[in-house]
Amino acid sequence: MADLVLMQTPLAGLLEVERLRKGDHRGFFSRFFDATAFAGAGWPGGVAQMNHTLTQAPGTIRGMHFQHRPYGEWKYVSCLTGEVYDVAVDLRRASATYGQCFGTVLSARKGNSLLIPDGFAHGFQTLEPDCELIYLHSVAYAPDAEGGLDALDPDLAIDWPLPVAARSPRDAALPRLNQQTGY
Ligand SMILES: Cc1cn([C@H]2C[C@H](O)[C@@H](COP(=O)(O)OP(=O)(O)O[C@H]3O[C@@H](C)C(=O)[C@@H](O)[C@H]3O)O2)c(=O)[nH]c1=O
Repeated sequence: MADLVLMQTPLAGLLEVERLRKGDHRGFFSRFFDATAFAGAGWPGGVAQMNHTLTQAPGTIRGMHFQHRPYGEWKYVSCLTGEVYDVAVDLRRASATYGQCFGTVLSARKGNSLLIPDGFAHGFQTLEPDCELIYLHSVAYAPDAEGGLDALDPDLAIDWPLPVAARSPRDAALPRLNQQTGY
């Protein structure tokens, strides 16, 4: 039986991953990252950084974030405590799905993740208090290459499940899709 099930989303290259659990009376075992399987899906090289966030209030939005080339990165995003609505936006101008979004609920209970290629912006909204996310990144954080999109851009029309409870000042000032350069 496979340990990880990679499922194609409507956006080419963007995958939802189900982390299968082998349970017994103690709890469960599950594989979290598989270099061979992910390389087959396009993940370049190893894991440069692994980051952990806590977001306290339900309705909080973080994102939409990406890194400009040549620091473009793949991300593997998982929610290990709580539940979030996780969204990726296709920024690849040559893509048939440029400007389109895909969103799914990531949760500790579902044991799923989003595998996000270079060329996508990423963000999420917390659906419960005290959500903890783990990110694996293919490229190290490059502050000068930080890019972002307004998560409330009407052109994106992301269907956030809850009223917006909080955003960072930086996120609230991010440009709209039609103001982006690159990709
Ligand atoms: C992303 C990042 C931030 N920081 C610093 C910058 C700042 O002082 C503090 C908080 O940063 P931010 O507000 O950007 O954190 P946050 O909004 O949680 O950023 C994250 O958002 C989600 C949606 C993603 O997709 C992630 O890749 C990442 O960009 O941490 C690092 O030191 N290393 C990092 O890799």
